[in-house]
Amino acid sequence: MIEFQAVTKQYPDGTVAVDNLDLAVEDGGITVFVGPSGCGKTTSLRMINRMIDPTGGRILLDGKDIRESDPPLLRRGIGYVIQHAGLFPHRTVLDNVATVPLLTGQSRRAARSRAGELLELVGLPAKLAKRYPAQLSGGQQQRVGVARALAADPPVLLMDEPFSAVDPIVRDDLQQQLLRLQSELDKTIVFVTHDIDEAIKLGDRVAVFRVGGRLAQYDDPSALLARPADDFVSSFVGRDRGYRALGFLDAGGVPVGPVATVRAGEQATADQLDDGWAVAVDAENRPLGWVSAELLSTMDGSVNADRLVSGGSLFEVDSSAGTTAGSLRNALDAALSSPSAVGIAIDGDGAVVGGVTADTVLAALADARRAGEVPA
Ligand SMILES: Nc1ncnc2c1ncn2[C@@H]1O[C@H](COP(=O)(O)OP(=O)(O)OP(=O)(O)O)[C@@H](O)[C@H]1O
Repeated sequence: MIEFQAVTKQYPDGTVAVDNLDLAVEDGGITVFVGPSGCGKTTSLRMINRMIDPTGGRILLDGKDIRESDPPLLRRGIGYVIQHAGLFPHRTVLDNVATVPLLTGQSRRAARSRAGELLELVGLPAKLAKRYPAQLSGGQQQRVGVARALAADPPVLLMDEPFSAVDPIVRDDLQQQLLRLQSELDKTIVFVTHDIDEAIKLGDRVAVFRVGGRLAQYDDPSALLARPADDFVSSFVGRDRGYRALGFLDAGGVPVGPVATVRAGEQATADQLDDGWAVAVDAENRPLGWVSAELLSTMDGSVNADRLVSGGSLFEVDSSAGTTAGSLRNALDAALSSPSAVGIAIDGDGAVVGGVTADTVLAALADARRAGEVPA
């Protein structure tokens, strides 16, 4: 556990970057520091590995005041990832990652073999290991940065805006990968971002800072959306928070009803449609798009896979367990984005298992509220 106890940092020019911060970072989760520019997130993060020392209060790591630890030794147990990956430009990708195991006394061979494993772990193709950082994309460089930070197998990982410099699609990929890595490695991760959506997606706990280095709220993401502590947090959390909060509610209570399906390439008639619509599926029952009565009438009786109306988002249910894997937000979005107003539910193999309407999702939400499952 990392504990900030009344921690203050005043820079020599008088700027108070962090003001009397009390906060406990639990082991084995992702804790996100989020807030507007200049609110003291980076200063708070860097005080954990003593790149910056507080001017007041203390920080305990597993109960021990970090001022009693020698900074280089302390940092061996604390990985650090920054925005532009901070790689050594004149060393290959493999040698960048092997640096830390070498420093800790491993042989070159062992260090390189460990580096190879780590590159695989972060999803970097082996053929890139011999390249130099400048020969990689921004997203690939960030993966190397994560691999290097993990090289000494530190229990704690500090990440300062690691994904801010890459485009949204790559960022989404890196975020998913971090969640996957964390579920395998169970590190204690402190992650700094100014992006509230990133904070909500990644954080087990989210600390919202306000300018002046004060903590505005420290909560789990669903509580932050449902119960912002004040107007500042409410406006920082942003629009549509009621809808976004649905992302934290399990859609297990939503009844999945039948949906009409027709097979692509096969004959179909209007009476196979339900309310004028059917989902066209492939041989494995996976959805390809929608057929309307009007469209079918122009298709010579056979379902033409090239002429379907594209579908909306899909909503995954775990049919083996009989429960849903998605959230109420996934279910509602599937219904709202569907051309037929029926959201398609699929199983883990991507096969159609049924449909939901917005009304059934909202009725399930009302039931969950009555049952006290939704935070008031
Ligand atoms: N070395 C320094 N000397 C003086 N003031 C500093 C120094 N480093 C940071 N600051 C100031 O401390 C405050 C907090 O900075 P910090 O970098 O911790 O904020 P941040 O929330 O991480 O911001 P950003 O999201 O813009 O990176 C800011 O007002 C900043 O200008």
